[in-house]
Amino acid sequence: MDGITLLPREEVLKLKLVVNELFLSIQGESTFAGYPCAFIRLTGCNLRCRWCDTTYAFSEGKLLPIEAIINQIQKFNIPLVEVTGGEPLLQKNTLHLLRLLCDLGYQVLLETSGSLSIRHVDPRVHRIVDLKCPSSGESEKNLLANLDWLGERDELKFVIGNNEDYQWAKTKLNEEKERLTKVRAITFSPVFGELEPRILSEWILADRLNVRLGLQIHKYIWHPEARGV
Ligand SMILES: C[S@@+](CC[C@H](N)C(=O)[O-])C[C@H]1O[C@@H](n2cnc3c(N)ncnc32)[C@H](O)[C@@H]1O
Ligand SMILES: Nc1nc2[nH]cc(C(=O)O)c2c(=O)[nH]1
Ligand code: SF4
Ligand SMILES: [Mg+2]
Repeated sequence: MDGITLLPREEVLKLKLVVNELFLSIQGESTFAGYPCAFIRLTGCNLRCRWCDTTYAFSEGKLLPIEAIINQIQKFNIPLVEVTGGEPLLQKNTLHLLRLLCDLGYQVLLETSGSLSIRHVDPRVHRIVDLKCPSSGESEKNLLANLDWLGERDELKFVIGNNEDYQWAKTKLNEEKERLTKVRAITFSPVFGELEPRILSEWILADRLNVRLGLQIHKYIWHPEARGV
């Protein structure tokens, strides 16, 4: 992904993005879990993770000007915003949206698959980057160069479906430990409904692994398949 040309705000507001949903919820993931958060879910994804819980965002969406997105986010009237998807970095205008949200004073989170470069994402954004484990079927698409760009505001997430994924993730952490010294958190999150949180917790404890167990808490608050939460 090339860097963006810095455009004046009035031009950025006219740029368009295909948006799947805009909603207010309790942040369910990352070290920001538990806080009220506004969500911008963008449409389209370049991956097809076997266990994806958001397949509806692969194609459903509406082309909106960034101005309309910002107007709705402002109506939610809270300081935390997350841009997610689908894969948000698939749309080139997302970089402009992220920069404008930061300029407007929001605390901005980005959920991204790790298959596209985070290099040109505004450094004020907290980047929450997946490394896809083998059971996703997409671990070949991991762009390991992204690990060079992870800093203290960023988080790395492994979604664990089985013990093979767990061992793979442990090996990756060991192989890449030099590049992960600064990251804010490393999260191991169980594939919802496939791997019991208790089992993953016991693996982590047995290995005294210095990682954060992540649960998608919104799926315990509302129905796990509910949209817009
Ligand atoms: C829906 S994805 C959208 C952002 C981006 N495409 C990505 O994969 O990071 C948001 C997060 O939900 C996680 N996720 C998706 N389906 C899941 C599931 N069934 N169980 C646990 N986490 C899941 C993804 O791994 C990712 O960390
Ligand atoms: N409440 C809530 N928190 C989330 N954190 C990351 C999400 C995502 O789908 O990227 C998500 C989501 O879908 N809902
Ligand atoms: S990259 Fe994210 S949105 Fe795309 S299939 Fe995987 S989990 Fe779903
Ligand atoms: Mg989700």
